[in-house]
Amino acid sequence: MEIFKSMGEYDYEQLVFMQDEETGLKAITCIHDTTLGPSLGGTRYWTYEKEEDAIEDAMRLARGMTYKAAASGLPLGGGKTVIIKDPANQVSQEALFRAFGRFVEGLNGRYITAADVGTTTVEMDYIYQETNYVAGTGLKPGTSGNPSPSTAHGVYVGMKAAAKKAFGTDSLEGKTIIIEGVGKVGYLLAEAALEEGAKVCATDLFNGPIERARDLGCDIVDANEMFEMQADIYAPCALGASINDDSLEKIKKAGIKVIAGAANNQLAEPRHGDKLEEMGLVYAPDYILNAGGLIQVADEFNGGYNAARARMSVDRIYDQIEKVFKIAERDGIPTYKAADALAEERIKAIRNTRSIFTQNGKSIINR
Ligand SMILES: NC(=O)C1=CN([C@@H]2O[C@H](COP(=O)(O)OP(=O)(O)OC[C@H]3O[C@@H](n4cnc5c(N)ncnc54)[C@H](O)[C@@H]3O)[C@@H](O)[C@H]2O)C=CC1
Ligand SMILES: O=C(O)CCC(=O)C(=O)O
Repeated sequence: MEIFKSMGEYDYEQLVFMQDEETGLKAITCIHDTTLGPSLGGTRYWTYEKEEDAIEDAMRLARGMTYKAAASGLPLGGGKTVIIKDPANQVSQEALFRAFGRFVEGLNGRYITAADVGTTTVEMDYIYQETNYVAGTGLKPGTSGNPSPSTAHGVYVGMKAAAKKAFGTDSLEGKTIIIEGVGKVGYLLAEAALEEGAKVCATDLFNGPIERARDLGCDIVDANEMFEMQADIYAPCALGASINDDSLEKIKKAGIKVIAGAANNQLAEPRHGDKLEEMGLVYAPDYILNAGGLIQVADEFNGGYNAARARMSVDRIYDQIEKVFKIAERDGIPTYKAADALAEERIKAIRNTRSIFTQNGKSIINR
């Protein structure tokens, strides 16, 4: 991998490698763009086949966070961390995540961390022992706690907006929804959809989440067979790149009309977004739809978390999705490009104001 070439491709600011022999920590923080404010993005704790895969994941996720914060109107830039999980490492989670917290502190506010796949408020509390640059903890004064309920709620309301475009009504009643990944977000999304009278078919790699989903009332499907049934909506809520050359054909055969899920970076490559448009599917762009958690944790920096205020912002994801659809229609472009245009326009406007000198700049972290 040619690191600087990769960073240059989408103008990444900083890639930080952190290693600690004692705890076995191997972490990569990527800061994509801080035009709008300090970068914020969760920490993913996951196993990777190759180090390059982890670097690529951190970079793709960080760029997604820039666009998510920008399109959501937040004063934040985009960053993300990947901690490479070694199942053989016997060190305590506390030691591992506190070691990481010390590195986050060393970034001095250029990056604020939060939870992602494989991390929860428990790990955020370990990190909080070493740095204040963490959100969505259990302990920090003014914290908002677990962001997943806000993420799931945002995905749910955005899915309804997408359903309205595809089916003429935003009701999910009677619709069949495939939820891929019933972890922290997918489970809560399933709960909301079931409550509205949808039929939910859930899939996951692990027994624990599968059993919880079954108890909730979901039908369970094998991950390899999920597109062998007929369904109306596909909600990717696991890892990224699930919309790819292989899955597109199957999605078509399954009769799916709407794709609306929580996973970051759902499109394996941008051309898959073009293909969805050609196929006539309604695609709710991932980072517009799954911004609820970010909106929640960002609210902590407004003098402490206010749940009602945050919920009002998360509810606006319905309108945001409709806005993206309108831009796409107006400009004759796929929805993923319309979302990008929304985000890029704001970054460009604010980047211009950054040429004005101030001695000690103000930001969300020193309000
Ligand atoms: N938790 C949050 O607030 C936010 C999460 N996201 C994104 O949403 C997605 C889900 O996040 P969480 O629910 O927090 O993670 P999680 O780790 O709690 O759940 C993910 C679930 O997906 C399953 N999974 C992984 N690969 C799979 C596959 N190939 N097929 C089926 N299941 C698979 C895992 O076993 C796990 O149960 C991730 O892409 C994450 O980056 C995005 C915004 C915020
Ligand atoms: O929801 C979170 O934990 C923070 C934001 C984030 O990392 C994400 O939206 O992917």
